[in-house]
Amino acid sequence: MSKPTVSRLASTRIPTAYGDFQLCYYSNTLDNKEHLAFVMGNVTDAENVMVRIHSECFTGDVLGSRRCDCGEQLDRSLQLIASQGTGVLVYLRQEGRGIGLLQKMRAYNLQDQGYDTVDANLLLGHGADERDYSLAARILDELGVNSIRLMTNNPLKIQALESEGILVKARVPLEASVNADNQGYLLTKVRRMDHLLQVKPAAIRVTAHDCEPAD
Ligand SMILES: Nc1nc2c(ncn2[C@@H]2O[C@H](COP(=O)(O)OP(=O)(O)OP(=O)(O)O)[C@@H](O)[C@H]2O)c(=O)[nH]1
Ligand SMILES: [Zn+2]
Repeated sequence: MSKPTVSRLASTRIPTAYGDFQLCYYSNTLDNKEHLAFVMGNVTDAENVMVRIHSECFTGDVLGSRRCDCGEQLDRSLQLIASQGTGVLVYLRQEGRGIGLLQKMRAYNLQDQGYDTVDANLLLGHGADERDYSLAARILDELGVNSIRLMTNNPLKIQALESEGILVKARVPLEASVNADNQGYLLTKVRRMDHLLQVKPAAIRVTAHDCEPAD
């Protein structure tokens, strides 16, 4: 099967609390979703670019749900990009780890009955994680990024990008604070999805440690 391709259809300046970004809108040959890149500074031909590959989470990103850490990670990654003066946040429309909002809401109801995030997905007939990172890789290629520092706790995301030809020079941990509503979700990420998180009950805060080698 041939590799999917992306085309940038528009980009526009978006001023934020962290400074000015360019929002780039892509069409692609894999699905009919609106994948986006939020870019600060000049990243063309740049090395070690700070990159966040963020999967859409309407409940966390927009509504501020405390069931997950997405909203905090989104905010923190923009802050970190701004602190470097350059960087990219790729916003992939893979809601609910690829199962969509409706199914994620059903999964939440199963979680309220005691199932964890993985088993809830499986009970609904889905894989534990149905995401694909090929479009993220093609977007980084289109932006001309040479190598990246990836803000993530998910080693599978690093592997997936590397298998798509992206040079991941370092991992920047992006740990969110733990609360009563997200503790089970975070523990499941550690126990069943190999995420590199230190989950211990703590006050509300997000920490980003120094860069670590990607492998
Ligand atoms: N199916 C399902 N998806 C969820 C659930 N909670 C959050 N998500 C989705 O999970 C995605 C974020 O993935 P995470 O596993 O939190 O983190 P990650 O992107 O793999 O790793 P990081 O780079 O460290 O953030 C978003 O698309 C969310 O909508 C859940 O309980 N069930
Ligand atoms: Zn979320």
